[in-house]
Amino acid sequence: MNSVLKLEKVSLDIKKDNILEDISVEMETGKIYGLIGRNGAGKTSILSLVASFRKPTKGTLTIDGVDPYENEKLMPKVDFLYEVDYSDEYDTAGKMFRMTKRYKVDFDMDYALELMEGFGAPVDKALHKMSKGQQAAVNAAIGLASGSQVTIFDEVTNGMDAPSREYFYRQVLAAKEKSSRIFILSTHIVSEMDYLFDEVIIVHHGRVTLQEPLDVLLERGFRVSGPEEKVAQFTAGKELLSTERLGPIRSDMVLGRLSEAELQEIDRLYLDISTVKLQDLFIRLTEDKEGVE
Ligand SMILES: Nc1ncnc2c1ncn2[C@@H]1O[C@H](COP(=O)(O)OP(=O)(O)OP(=O)(O)O)[C@@H](O)[C@H]1O
Repeated sequence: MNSVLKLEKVSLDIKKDNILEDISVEMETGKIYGLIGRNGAGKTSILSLVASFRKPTKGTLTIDGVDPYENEKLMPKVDFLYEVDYSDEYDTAGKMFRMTKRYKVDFDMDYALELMEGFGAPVDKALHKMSKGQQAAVNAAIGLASGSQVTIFDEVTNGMDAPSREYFYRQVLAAKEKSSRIFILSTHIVSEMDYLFDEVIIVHHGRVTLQEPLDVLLERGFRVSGPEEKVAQFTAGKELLSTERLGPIRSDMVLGRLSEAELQEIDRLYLDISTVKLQDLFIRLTEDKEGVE
């Protein structure tokens, strides 16, 4: 089933603090959304609204036009997975999966067990005895196997080693292909996950400053490389994000879109052109100085 998750002019106050202001985003089935922002930007606060842990102070949040808050039918269709303190959890992963299956009919037990095997994490060990990475694998497996309409992973790979993270990313992509779901991945470490995102949502100081398809966002900048003098000549007067040098070769990262005339100049100067990385743009777009919108 196709779904649309909409936040319209949403604000959140906690006591006297204004945590989120005027958030409007739209997400749809079949896509992975990267929710990125610096520490304290408001990512988890937005996600806690989507998961109905909190209610917006102002504005509306709907899934297919219906407010999920305290809605018994809709709430089980949203999963919010985050790093949990399992130090007092004596149940095993297997037992947690069985409990999850009871209130989530779509939970795929075989897939959950396959995932645990893929992560190399035990299903018959009490959670408090598991390592951080193994506990993270349990959360990841619950989210992936839930089959929920909206699945949120908030820094869920914390504690996982590199092969487990890589395995998780592949499974998220496979799950997206297999079924109609909305995945939201929240992180401030974007360098590893960027290729997963269909769309990127940047949160900065409690506001959503950008929602764009990844390919469109990456066109906001470019990297130009070649002999020092020629690169310097080409980028003079342009907004530079960074400059790197390797021997006689200089590589400048530039903010802005290339015009036809600039492309011709690049050809004429025999310079190399390539795309920028999301991580680099993210750093620039969340700097606290006069910047791009
Ligand atoms: N219960 C609360 N009471 C008061 N302020 C809060 C509460 N929870 C969060 N905040 C504040 O709201 C802001 C956003 O926090 P949030 O946890 O949403 O950020 P985040 O983007 O998820 O950060 P991080 O990447 O560090 O996890 C922060 O300034 C935080 O201090």
